[in-house]
Amino acid sequence: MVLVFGKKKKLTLVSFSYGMCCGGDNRNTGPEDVVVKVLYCGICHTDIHQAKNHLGASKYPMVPGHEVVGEVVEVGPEVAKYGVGDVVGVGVIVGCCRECSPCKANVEQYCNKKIWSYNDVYTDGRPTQGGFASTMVVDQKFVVKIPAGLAPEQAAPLLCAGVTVYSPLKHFGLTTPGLRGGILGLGGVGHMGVKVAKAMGHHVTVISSSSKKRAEAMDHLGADAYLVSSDAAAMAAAADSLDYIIDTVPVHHPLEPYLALLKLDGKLVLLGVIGEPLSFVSPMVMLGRKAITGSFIGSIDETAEVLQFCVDKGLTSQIEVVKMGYVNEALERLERNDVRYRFVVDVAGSNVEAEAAAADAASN
Ligand SMILES: NC(=O)C1=CN([C@@H]2O[C@H](COP(=O)(O)OP(=O)(O)OC[C@H]3O[C@@H](n4cnc5c(N)ncnc54)[C@H](OP(=O)(O)O)[C@@H]3O)[C@@H](O)[C@H]2O)C=CC1
Ligand SMILES: O=C/C=C/c1ccc(O)c(O)c1
Ligand SMILES: [Zn+2]
Ligand SMILES: [Zn+2]
Repeated sequence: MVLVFGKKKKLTLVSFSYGMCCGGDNRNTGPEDVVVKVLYCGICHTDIHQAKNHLGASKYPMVPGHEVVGEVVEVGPEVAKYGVGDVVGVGVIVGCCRECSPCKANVEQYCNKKIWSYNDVYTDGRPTQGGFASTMVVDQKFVVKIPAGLAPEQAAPLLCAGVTVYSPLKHFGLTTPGLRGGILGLGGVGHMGVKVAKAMGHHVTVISSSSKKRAEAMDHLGADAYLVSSDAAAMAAAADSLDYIIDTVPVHHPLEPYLALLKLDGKLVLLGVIGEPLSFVSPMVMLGRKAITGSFIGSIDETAEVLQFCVDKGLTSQIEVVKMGYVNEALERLERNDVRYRFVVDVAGSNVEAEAAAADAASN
């Protein structure tokens, strides 16, 4: 059973028998492959970008989903790290060349030949399919073990959102306690940003488009300050105060109001996927030796690290667990900024046949 985006840009439930799914729809299990029965899959804003072809490269039909937690049901003969019954995670990348300099440096997410977990083509020429499906077949290199102490639905958002904030904080040397950080855009990635930065001992300011999330950001997520980006007086009062800003906004936005918040040598880390040029005037960066940079998910090693970091620090994601039949509504709610803070689909716990019929009836 898989969920596909068709031409209508709505998810349609497509039924396959289990055998078809493993033997026909998925590739046959190779020597280094792990067959994963999907338990949970988070919904990332990238799934909207991909489903709606915001970047102009979407191919349909598409099976989205890249925050996948599942149970190993079969392994190829050369798989030593995983065994049947293990709970594992799969994220955004399922292949890389293993030879280039990023691959050799274990930052395979920056490999130019990386293979995305969906909307891509695998080495066998078949389309890759993500986690909105009953099973996935994944090379063991791109599988991580979910550590004890982490519930599988809780782990799902860490496989993209969690590692996406953890990786740049580590890479840019932003792990020192006492740093002052800004999280711009309090969604799936942003709320993990608040939690991870707080756990590193930072003073965290949420910068949001409205005051709607103020109370929960301060009281539940543990943010230290909250700025509404349209409040010019509050933004001016916060000028030159932040060491970094993690920018998760998924749409075009001006950079200058946020560059102004950075201290000397402050860093603006762009994470949002925006297919239009962003602009700023050069003195905004020159006069404070500020840096505008970007970061893409994290490596497999960092994914394992952030999972353990969350266990060690007692961090959880804030999620709304939904069934498969709710997935179109969940995508619509995510797009209109109406989720606190990540939807996670209970794939294995969904009565997909019945929910497919109900979803079809509702959309007709
Ligand atoms: N670089 C990478 O490796 C990764 C990039 N991404 C990208 O990061 C971006 C954020 O992803 P994710 O956190 O899942 O998205 P969410 O939709 O969960 O969060 C985005 C947040 O941005 C703010 N926002 C401001 N304007 C808008 C708008 N017009 N529509 C929606 N949100 C708006 C909202 O916060 P508020 O209410 O506080 O203003 C919202 O909660 C996406 O572009 C995604 O593709 C995701 C994962 C990895
Ligand atoms: O959600 C994870 C993927 C992020 C992403 C980053 C950059 C890009 O061009 C994408 O298509 C996706
Ligand atoms: Zn994602
Ligand atoms: Zn490579």
